[in-house]
Amino acid sequence: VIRVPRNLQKRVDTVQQTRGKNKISTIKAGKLLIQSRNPSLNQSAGYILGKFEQPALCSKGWKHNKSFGDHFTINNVAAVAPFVVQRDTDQLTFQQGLVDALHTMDVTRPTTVQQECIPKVMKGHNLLCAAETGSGKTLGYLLPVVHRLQADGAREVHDGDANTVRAVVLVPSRELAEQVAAVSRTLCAPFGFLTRTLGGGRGVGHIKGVFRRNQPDVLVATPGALVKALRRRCLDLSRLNFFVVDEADTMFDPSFSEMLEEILHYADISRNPRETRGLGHKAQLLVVGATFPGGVGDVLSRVTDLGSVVVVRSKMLHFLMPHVKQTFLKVKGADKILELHQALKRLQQEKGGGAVLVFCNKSATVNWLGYMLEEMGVGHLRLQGEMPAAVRAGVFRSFQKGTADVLVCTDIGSRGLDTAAVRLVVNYDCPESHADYIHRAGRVGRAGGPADVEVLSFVCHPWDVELVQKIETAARRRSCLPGMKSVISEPKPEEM
Ligand SMILES: Nc1ncnc2c1ncn2[C@@H]1O[C@H](COP(=O)(O)OP(=O)(O)OP(=O)(O)O)[C@@H](O)[C@H]1O
Repeated sequence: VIRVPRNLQKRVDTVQQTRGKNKISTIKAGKLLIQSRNPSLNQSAGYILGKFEQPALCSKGWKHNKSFGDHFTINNVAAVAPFVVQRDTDQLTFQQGLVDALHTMDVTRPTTVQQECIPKVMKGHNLLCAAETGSGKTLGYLLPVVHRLQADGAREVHDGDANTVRAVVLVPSRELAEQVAAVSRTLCAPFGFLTRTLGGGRGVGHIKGVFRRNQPDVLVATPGALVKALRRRCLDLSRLNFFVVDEADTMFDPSFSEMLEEILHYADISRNPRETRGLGHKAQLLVVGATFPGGVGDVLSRVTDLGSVVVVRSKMLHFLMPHVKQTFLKVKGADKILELHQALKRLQQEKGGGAVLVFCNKSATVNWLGYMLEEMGVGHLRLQGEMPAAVRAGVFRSFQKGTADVLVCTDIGSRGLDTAAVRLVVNYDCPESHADYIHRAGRVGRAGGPADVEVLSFVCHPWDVELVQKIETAARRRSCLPGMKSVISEPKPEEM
């Protein structure tokens, strides 16, 4: 018989009881991260899944027809966006003119992305910035660009050569070009620098007109139009200071990447910060995006030394936004229009209205849905890539000005457009990829935008379900969306 001393036995009992208690207390009651129609599938915001634990998914049976009507919500568990700086940290130093311009834009404190990027650009590094949607990347590159142009002296490059510009920002759409140019004009105004846009679809006469008189200091262009301008020798990039590629995932996509490479070969990209200063200087390359496809490194390695590219990657890149409520609804195709109407009504009743973006996968759906909304008496605007340039021009601007509360669009409206007033994003058609979901959802929850915003996605087809399951798994695991983890480190630009 082995006797256990009474004291030791007591300690063993106490430890067992305490361990048992600890185990139970890891599941905290309170706010729910996942709220399901079936309460047994709810997940508390305080519950952390074990590494090898398989989450039970609300969307598990959604390929089956019986699941129509089912729904679940990923709740907003953070009050503010991860890129908002809460404490007063070291302020960035700019010329007074820039500080005043920022005040007119209600910008008083940099976001985390701006804090990281701006000093690196000012030091002359080539930069690859990968940060979540709405985190203020545009100011992150425009501020140091204008600061440097000012420091180098007004219009110095135009003295001898009529065709040169000092900074080029390349963006995938005309709407985005107008938007970036508007920010650039605000920043450039105190120094008298000129910003112009160069967009496609308007013929050679328009392109020549952009460069006829008063060369711009900052040119915001779409790739097709810029290639035409370069081939016709309307402008010369040999004395460029900055070459910015915004919305990198679209620009490095195979549909654009050949054009991009051709354009980059017209510019002389620096291989180290020293080359960006003085006579015969080379251009600094800034590549910016919220999602990054593979192949970025391939193209970059052909125009610069990858080792010279500093990588800024935000912590929450490719994660679901913790401050935005995201609901998924399994619904029959024929019922989507009714659900949309309900959602618009709810927004009006519960929050007093607000701007809404409705995303469709095809231009034809945008047109059809537009007619249906018209029949229902819902005022709206439409934006899709197959519209004639003249009809498309200004649609997004008038939505931003508040001409109509609802904009029905294709993914053309999902990349980069600043929709600060939008309170609800509806994925009328489920997006085709993770990247599309991130960009569409990223139209809400932006820096300086309203809190209490929402994304509503209609899930209709069996092939939509896989994407939803991956999004739900990522939310439950609090991990980034699968398949997007390593894309910006392949092949590796080294951090400096
Ligand atoms: N420091 C700041 N403080 C407050 N608001 C800011 C700040 N920086 C930018 N903003 C505002 O945040 C909004 C989003 O900025 P921006 O469009 O640059 O985001 P982004 O990171 O480029 O997003 P996307 O990936 O969708 O293109 C804009 O309305 C901008 O004016």
